[in-house]
Amino acid sequence: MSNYLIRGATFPDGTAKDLAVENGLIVEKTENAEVIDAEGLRLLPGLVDLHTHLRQPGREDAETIETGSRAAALGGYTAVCAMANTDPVADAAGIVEQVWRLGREVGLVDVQPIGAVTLGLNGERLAELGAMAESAARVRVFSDDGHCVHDAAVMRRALEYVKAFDGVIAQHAEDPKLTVGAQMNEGEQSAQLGLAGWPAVAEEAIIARDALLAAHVGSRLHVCHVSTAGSVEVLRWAKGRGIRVTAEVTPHHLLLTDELAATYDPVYKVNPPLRTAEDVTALREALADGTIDAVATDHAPHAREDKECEWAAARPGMLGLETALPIVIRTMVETGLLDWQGVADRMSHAPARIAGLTGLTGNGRATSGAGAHGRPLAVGEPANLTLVDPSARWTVTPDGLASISRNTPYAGLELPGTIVATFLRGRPTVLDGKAQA
Ligand SMILES: NC(=O)N[C@@H](CC(=O)O)C(=O)O
Repeated sequence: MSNYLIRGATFPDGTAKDLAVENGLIVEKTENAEVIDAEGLRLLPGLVDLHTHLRQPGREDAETIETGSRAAALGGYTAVCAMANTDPVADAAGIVEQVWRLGREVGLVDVQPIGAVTLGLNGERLAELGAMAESAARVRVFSDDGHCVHDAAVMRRALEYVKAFDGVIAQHAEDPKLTVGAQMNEGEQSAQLGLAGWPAVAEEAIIARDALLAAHVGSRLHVCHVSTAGSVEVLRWAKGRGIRVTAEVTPHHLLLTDELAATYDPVYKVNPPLRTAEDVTALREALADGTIDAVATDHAPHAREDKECEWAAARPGMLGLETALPIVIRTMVETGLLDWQGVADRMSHAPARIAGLTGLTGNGRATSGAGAHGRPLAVGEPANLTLVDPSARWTVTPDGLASISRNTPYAGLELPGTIVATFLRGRPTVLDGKAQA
């Protein structure tokens, strides 16, 4: 394994200095190293995505663990949490172990499987949570994402169960009775377009209920893809009461609004739907003040036939891995809402902590097995790194992305920030902006 000397990079705190890498670790100094001139570049701890759909097993025509891992590395990620809504559903030890092993074989990012909360995502019977936690994949995050765990008694039992291994339930907050037939955000736009609406209250009511359930059983709740100003208020209230709730926001909910539905282009169809400009403002403020803990991509690749069709027939979801950091730079850094320390926190430290990937248990002891992510950029730590050119600008082209699918909502958009290099345990997975495998 080569040694590297990253020369003159600007660390999250704004200081510019060298960083040496040897045998996968950050070291004091190194000899015979390959030198990377990083003057003017930003160094971040390797990014961690809490919410990635890799589509394998089942929809390898839309994405595979290999193509999704490549997209992740090119986006600056060193770890991604793979959602359970595959086919078959990741609701048993054998399946999460398979996903985990395939991720290791590809070796571009650490693929940390998320286990389903209920068998087959049916919302009724709990999946094998304990067996998945004890498996080689060491699952800590459980989610029926794509579906809400809508039965309060099932949710309560799941929250109670995962306490035994410091797990967390990541809820897709959507009261299904309030979103039957929904096509977009419920509001002025949906009324004008004549499309059935997905009201904000369908999200907010579930977050409030689950926060109360988490408090009642003393467990940990994570809220997926928060999308409304009302949800932010509920989260503020819950956190103010000391409830152990964390939340994520997607890059697309930080930038895009429901006015895009007027194009009837299904590339803008997503769940939860794009909301209003007021919601976007509230989400940005909540990410800045820490009410929302993390940015998560909800990278949701879809095959052409599932997107290039009528709006009503199209599947919800959009690509996100390769554009996430540029969107955060545009919406949060260039607007002065978040500094680079904040970016490191919301895109690496916090998601790693929520997903149990920091290599430390809740009581601070090191765990075995899991790779350590979201750690400080300090001597002795694993060299999981992302090197960014914040001043470079690039234009998104669907064919220029590494994903198999083409459903990016940003085609033709110029974005700030290119990923120059990504290192996974001291090995470059991206160098000079190119994937290394
Ligand atoms: N976020 C999305 O719009 N889509 C997700 C699942 C879902 O939440 O519907 C997908 O798996 O495609």
